[in-house]
Amino acid sequence: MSSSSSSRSSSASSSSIYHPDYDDDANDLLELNHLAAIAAVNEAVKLIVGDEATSSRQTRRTPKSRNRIVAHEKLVNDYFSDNPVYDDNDFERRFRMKRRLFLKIVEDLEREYEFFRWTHDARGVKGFSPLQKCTSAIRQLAYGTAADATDEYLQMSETTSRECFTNFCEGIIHLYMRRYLRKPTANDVQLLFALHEQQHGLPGMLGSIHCMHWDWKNCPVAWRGQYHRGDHQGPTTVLEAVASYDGWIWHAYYGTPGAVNDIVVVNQSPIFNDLFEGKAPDSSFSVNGRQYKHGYYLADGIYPKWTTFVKAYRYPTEPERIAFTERQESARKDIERAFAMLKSKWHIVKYPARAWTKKKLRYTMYTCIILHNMIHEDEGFANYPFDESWVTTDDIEVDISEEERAQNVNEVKNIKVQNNVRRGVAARPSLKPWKPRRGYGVFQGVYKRKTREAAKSSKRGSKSMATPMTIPTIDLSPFFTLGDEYGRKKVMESIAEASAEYGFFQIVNHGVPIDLMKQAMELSKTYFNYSDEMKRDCNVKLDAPLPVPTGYSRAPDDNEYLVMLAPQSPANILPNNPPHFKETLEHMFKYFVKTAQILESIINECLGLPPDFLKEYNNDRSWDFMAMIKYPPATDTENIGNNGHEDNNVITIVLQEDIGGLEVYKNGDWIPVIPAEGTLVVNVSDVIQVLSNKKYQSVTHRVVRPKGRTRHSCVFFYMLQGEKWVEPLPKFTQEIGEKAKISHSPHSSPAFMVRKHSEIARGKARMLKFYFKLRFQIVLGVAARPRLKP
Ligand SMILES: O=C(O)CCC(=O)C(=O)O
Ligand SMILES: [Fe+2]
Repeated sequence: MSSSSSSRSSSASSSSIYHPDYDDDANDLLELNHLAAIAAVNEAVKLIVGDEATSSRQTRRTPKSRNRIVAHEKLVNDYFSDNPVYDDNDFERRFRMKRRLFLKIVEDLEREYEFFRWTHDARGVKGFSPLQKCTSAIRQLAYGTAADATDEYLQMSETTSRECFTNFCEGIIHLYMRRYLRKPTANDVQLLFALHEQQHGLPGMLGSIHCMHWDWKNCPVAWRGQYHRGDHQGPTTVLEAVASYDGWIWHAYYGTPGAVNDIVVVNQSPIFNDLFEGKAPDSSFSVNGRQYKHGYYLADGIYPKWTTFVKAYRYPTEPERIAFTERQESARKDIERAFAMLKSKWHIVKYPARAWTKKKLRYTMYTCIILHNMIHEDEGFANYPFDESWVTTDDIEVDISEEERAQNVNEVKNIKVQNNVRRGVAARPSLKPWKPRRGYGVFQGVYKRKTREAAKSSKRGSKSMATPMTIPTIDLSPFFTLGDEYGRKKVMESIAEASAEYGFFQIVNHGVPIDLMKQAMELSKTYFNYSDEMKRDCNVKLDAPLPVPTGYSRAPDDNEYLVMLAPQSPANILPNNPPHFKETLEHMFKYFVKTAQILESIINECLGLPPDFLKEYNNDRSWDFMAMIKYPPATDTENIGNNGHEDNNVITIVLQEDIGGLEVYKNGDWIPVIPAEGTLVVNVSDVIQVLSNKKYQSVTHRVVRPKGRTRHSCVFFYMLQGEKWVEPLPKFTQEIGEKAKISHSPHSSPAFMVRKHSEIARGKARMLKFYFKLRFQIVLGVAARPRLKP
């Protein structure tokens, strides 16, 4: 078996394993010198006392006849076979993650590292399997046990277990740090702002910062002084971290000697380096009409008064300061909870560290944090889309002058601005009285309980108890990557959960080019700004055929629409100006159809319908339509752009402008759908709700018009041809002994835009004509099987 340093495959070894900010070469050098000195002294002592410890007699060991193959088979039989001895709950408890995630990690490590491949040794004997090696490492992290604790079970010696551990940590850091311990991207910043505004009522909040100490049992004697502080039993090392409400750890700076306080740590840490170098993503925000340049972290009293920290008032007396302090102090618990989660998952960082070197401690700590975030994402507690190809601040090289840098530093360390931010936030009218949100404060309970609850509730067929707080964003890239089965499975699970829970989700990496989306919005703005006279050229014709009048119209509420059917439709009335507008819209339309078809096939599989059932059933694309919409700004008395409604089609895809405005109704609250560049909003609509007998929901949503700004959106309605009858599929009714919850066709719902015109009666009559035929097929289950080949 090869050693850790030589085992990495060439692709893996070419890039640095460490994030530059976390590299600590100087310290390593010191450490090496230190160890070399110890070794030299030991050698000298041996020479002087004539110790025989180095003689061959003592180093030769009687080989133990361990049976690796039997151990591998037992491991597979216990956890990884089709019918394992231990169920999913046991697996999750002992491996700290779901089987699917563990298998993905094993697969990735095996692909990237020679060490994890299943090879033969020099004698031709088969070595340990990748599953054994990763299991050994995970057990050491999870239980904090000694390397030889699993010898009997895995038949693995202490030395090999250590090797597994080291290689596992290296692998995790190398493969996943870029994504799972990244600095927030521009997208993340907006999501964090929205999350914290919603959960804590604190605009501009990026997270909470704090330090955690990790006892170091085997700290070399020479270092004990600098690592030992009076309020701790023995030497410790410090982790400085930032976490958001959902427990995701956004920043981790580890390795400072325990004797120092948080101020020293923050001064050494690279947390604000990107801000100083002027390459951090824009995190400006406004509160009470005032604009601030940098988002902030909640911190406790010891932190310096910088713009980027917001602390509680020390002795608040005025009601608004009391209210703010209460809110700040309880919101700051986010980071304490994250530390608690980290320690309860990875006992290795809960118990005193036994490693001798700082490098090993660092590897361990960063591995635990990366795994923590991976598990968090895998289980749906945090949802921050990321694409490996995205440029992060680490990829950006800057060349700024000393003066510019000094100016940036001064901006961050500006006490006056810090006080203003705090005052501004404290003075917000919504801050009084303090009203905790549902679920707030029991987050940790929810965190722990959610998976079990979700498992139970899916058995009951009812809704999950946990109330997550934002519309999830789902990365569709696995559907554009050949062979990413794991990714696809995860996407499907997320879509299934979001469709059942909210009826809404957002998608990224959906295949619609971002530039095309931007261009469509820009041209649409230009078009709607034309004079009424110019726009009148494309006025809707009221005698238009189904499903909807095409062309330009202005509603009584002053909303303006430009509606089109599929590009080849003769009914389309599209403007010739601005140039390229028509072609851009036609392009968008085609892309939206493709995206909707991918989503439809995913939903088909999520619902467990026969392969291609929805594709065959909904095989007529002549009713699909797209609307470019302009909403005028809110007035003093009216800010509703589109009243609460459900869509009566199959799937709706919305591209909304960066100001947002779309809101989803859930449990008495309107949840804003936060826009982010490149993101599309998706909702499953009435047809899916009826077919699935409300397993997936067509949820009420509305558009709120912003004050002082016009809002534009582009909405694509993926339709069911109007003559098709829709009713709950037998799979969701008689086959499981449930009654149909909806008996009518969604096409008779008055909620939908197209219902405004006079075609309802005609459409209904046609629907009835086909009703008996299709209903007959559905009842017989004929329609539940694909009959036509594409
Ligand atoms: O404009 C939007 O963002 C959404 C509009 C909408 O929900 C609809 O037209 O059905
Ligand atoms: Fe809608």
